[in-house]
Amino acid sequence: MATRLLRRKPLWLIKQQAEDQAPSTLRVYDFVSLLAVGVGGTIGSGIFVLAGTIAHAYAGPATCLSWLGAGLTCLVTALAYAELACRIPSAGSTYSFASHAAGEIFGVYGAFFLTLEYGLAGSAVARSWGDKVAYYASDLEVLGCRNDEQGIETCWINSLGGSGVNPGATLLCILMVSVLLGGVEMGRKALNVLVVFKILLVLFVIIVGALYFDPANISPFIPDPAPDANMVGGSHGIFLGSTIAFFGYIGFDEVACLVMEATDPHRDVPVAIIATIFIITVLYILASFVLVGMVPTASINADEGFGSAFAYVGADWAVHIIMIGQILVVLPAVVLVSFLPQSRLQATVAIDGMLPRIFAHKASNGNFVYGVILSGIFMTLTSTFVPFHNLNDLISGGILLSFILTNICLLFVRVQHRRQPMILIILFVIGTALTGFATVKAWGDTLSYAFGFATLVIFVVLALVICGLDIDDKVETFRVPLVPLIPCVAIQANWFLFAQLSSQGLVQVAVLLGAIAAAYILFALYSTTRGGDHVRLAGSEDEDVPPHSSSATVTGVTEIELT
Ligand SMILES: NC(=[NH2+])NCCC[C@H](N)C(=O)O
Repeated sequence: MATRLLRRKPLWLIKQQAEDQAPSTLRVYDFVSLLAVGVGGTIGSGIFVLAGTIAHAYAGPATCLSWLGAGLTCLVTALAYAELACRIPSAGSTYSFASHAAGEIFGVYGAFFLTLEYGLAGSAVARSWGDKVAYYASDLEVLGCRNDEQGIETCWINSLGGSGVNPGATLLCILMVSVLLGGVEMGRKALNVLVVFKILLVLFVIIVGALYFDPANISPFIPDPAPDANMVGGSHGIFLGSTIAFFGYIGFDEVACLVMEATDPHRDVPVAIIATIFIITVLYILASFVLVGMVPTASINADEGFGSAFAYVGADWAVHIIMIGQILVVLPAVVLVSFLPQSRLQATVAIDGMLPRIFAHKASNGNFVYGVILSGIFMTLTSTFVPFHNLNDLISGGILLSFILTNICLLFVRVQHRRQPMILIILFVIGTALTGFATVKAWGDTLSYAFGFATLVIFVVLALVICGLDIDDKVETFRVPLVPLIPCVAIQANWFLFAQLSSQGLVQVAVLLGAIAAAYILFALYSTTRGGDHVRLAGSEDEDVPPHSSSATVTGVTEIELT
């Protein structure tokens, strides 16, 4: 069993399966389309909702620093995605990186984390679309929705009879799944158009908001710690704000999933991933800065920051543009892009025999039809019935873990799977997790803070020593600079954001990790007893080419014979 948990999928097999899945006729994603996927899948409800939340309750005028912190953390992680997408090209992204670099069980974790990101986060956004439509319709008193005297809206669109059912979300999910069923080309073109409007909307908020900017609103820039019961304030508020802002950055790595459908993957995919995170960080920082300049932070609405800010300065016409823009463009585009890679991921996992084969069935228009339909049903039901406000930390936590896993994979690949450096890297990861939690839990106590920082420095130096001597730099495609420093910093930064999640979120993540391990072990036992688990390694796991003696076909791991 232990051998199975840690067996690694050879690179040649990943490459052959990926080629098989995406014949060159389906390579339609040029640089602009890849960028559209990155930007389109990332800018969503996050900036429009969370900028207000952070400004109101955590960082006040310094909200933009929270967005900067989360953006930098994602930027260092984006580099790892950029390199690994070229080295280990597959629609499976973290699933494939981890299956190759760390072992099968880690691949399974990667697949679950990605499903949180694509399926669950997408469903969450669909649900907030329903809420947004209901909120706007109640405000306008249209579509049978209204506000009562206390300003409480009643609307069938998001809460049929108060039961928490969200028919608005159902509608949007069905619509987006239908677009995806139309095929790769249709999905791509719909997205390109939506993304242009989306960027224009954020620019609109920034430019028009700047006209109402009053410097008095941003002084003092960093609020004192806990100035009142509603505000965390101080540097603590800024750092906590970064963990909240993280949700706004989820999605940039989806570009990595499309590497096999890109016209020039080695050039365009890394540039698109890095450009996405760069563009988004700049937009988020500017938008959140403008927001706090328009309104005194105490008057910013925690749920509808920009809408309330424009209403505050009397620009009601702008409120309508923002609401309509979010409803017609921003949120639908995110849902579309979130669902897009889910079927590709499932197909990759199915080819490895860990999901039914039906998920890998491809139609002539390039679609995994059954995969799109089945995951579409799952996501539609989830967004219709599951109240998401309790699950946001679970989603962010899972994705932070997948970012950590991706950085570990980069380090493992770069030390060429040599045992000793790998053990030291694992120690480093455990150490940085402890440092992250120690620093966060003892916030405000200078000694523990100094301790956290000192251990961080020691660990980075340690990592430099262990890996610095023999790093594989032979890659011809995009290479992360300053390895191992950059992935080490990324791991520490992601742990830091992770440690700041609510205790409820941390418990949910722990339960999820346990449940995945249990499910995987049961599956492994079942498939071994049924004899369906052929050994898939007929040569070195690191080899780039298939072993000569293998009679392997690449349609699925289970069809590969041990020679
Ligand atoms: N895989 C995804 N694209 N999921 C949705 C991401 C959410 C997005 N970052 C937002 O701010 O709303």
